[in-house]
Amino acid sequence: METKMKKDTQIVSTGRKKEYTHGVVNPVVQRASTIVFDSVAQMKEAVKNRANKTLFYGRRGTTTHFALQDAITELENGAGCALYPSGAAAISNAIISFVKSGDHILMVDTAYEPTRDFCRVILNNMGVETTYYDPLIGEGIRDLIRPNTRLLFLESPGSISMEVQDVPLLSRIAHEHNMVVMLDNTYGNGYHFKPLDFGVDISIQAATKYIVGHSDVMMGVAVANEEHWPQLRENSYLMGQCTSADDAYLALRGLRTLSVRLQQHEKSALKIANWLSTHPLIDHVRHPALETCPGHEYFKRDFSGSNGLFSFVMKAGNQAAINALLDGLDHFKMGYSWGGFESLITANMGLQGLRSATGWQHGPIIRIHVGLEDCDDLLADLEQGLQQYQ
Ligand SMILES: Cc1ncc(COP(=O)(O)O)c(CNNC(=O)CNC(=O)c2ccccc2[N+](=O)[O-])c1O
Repeated sequence: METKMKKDTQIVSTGRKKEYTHGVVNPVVQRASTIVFDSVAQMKEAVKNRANKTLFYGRRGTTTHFALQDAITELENGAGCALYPSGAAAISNAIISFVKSGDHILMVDTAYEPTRDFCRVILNNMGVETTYYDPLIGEGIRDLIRPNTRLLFLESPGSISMEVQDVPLLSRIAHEHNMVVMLDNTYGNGYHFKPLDFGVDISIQAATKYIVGHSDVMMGVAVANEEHWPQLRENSYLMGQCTSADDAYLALRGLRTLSVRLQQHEKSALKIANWLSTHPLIDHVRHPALETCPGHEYFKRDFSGSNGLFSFVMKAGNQAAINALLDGLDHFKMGYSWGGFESLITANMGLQGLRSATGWQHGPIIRIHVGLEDCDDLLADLEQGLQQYQ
């Protein structure tokens, strides 16, 4: 009897059915719009099974996509995985797959900024109302639920300010009110956090980040449980969502080294986070594994590890000081992303403009992604950069 394999064996073994690999290690890159059939009977069979990993038409995917879908579904312990051209597309299409005009949704206040923009513009124009909630609201979420509240959206840890949420509690309360629960799991990436194991119905990731791991593919994934998979799959298909076979291949290739990359990211980030915690210019560090991060207790309870992303809050400072810090760094580059092999840094004078339910009572916040460079080089880079922070 086959014993349940451990996570590292799973990410090496998953998505490698012979029908995908044709006898080699990796799946073939099967690029297609048109699939051709030898008989009417064969075409009818394909139509019947078009939603079940059968070659039918490019938009439904090819064996390269099927291999990635199998892998991410297994990684997230779900029933099925939908693929999208970006993380933002995964978020927007997952939400649109489950709401209609007149509905109300609850969105975590620490959501990724373009998620907030999607709610403000697209959902609002569709007649779907959004209420933002404190990521650490707990039982208080009950007070925000209305008869037409259809969906609860979480992002844990939250973008930039890194609050970790009590996912099982919020999911349980949402299900008491027949709501769909979705979570942006780009940080937990299915390896260190499996939202469906904690009551979430749909786990969404910007595969652009850690799954791909090399800053060279844009992709989103959404994994649903049995109950919600058919609706997510069919509505995302109706929205025309698909990705290239080449990108699917690169994402699956990235997945194979996810564990070893995460180990290096985590080790260096923890060393740097602990060093920053003692720096005289810094008020506190928001690394989920540190007690100074809001929701740290939920990280300890629910996550199996951390990665290279965290933030730290300065005691004081202005834009000139931030510019001097960021412009003076050699290894931490400025860029809108994270999860690749490179170190990155972004800064916000404050988060007032990005928070409507919680505000921001601190000074400037710096978010870094600690890459795979030598940690001593990264520490030295930050030390000399912080010396410019006047
Ligand atoms: C948690 C989370 N969830 C979804 C996405 C979107 O993924 P995508 O980039 O593949 O669409 C992301 C993308 N991450 N990007 C960043 O963190 C840096 N960029 C931004 O924060 C940002 C802010 C304002 C406007 C635009 C951007 N941007 O990413 O382009 C994410 O962090």
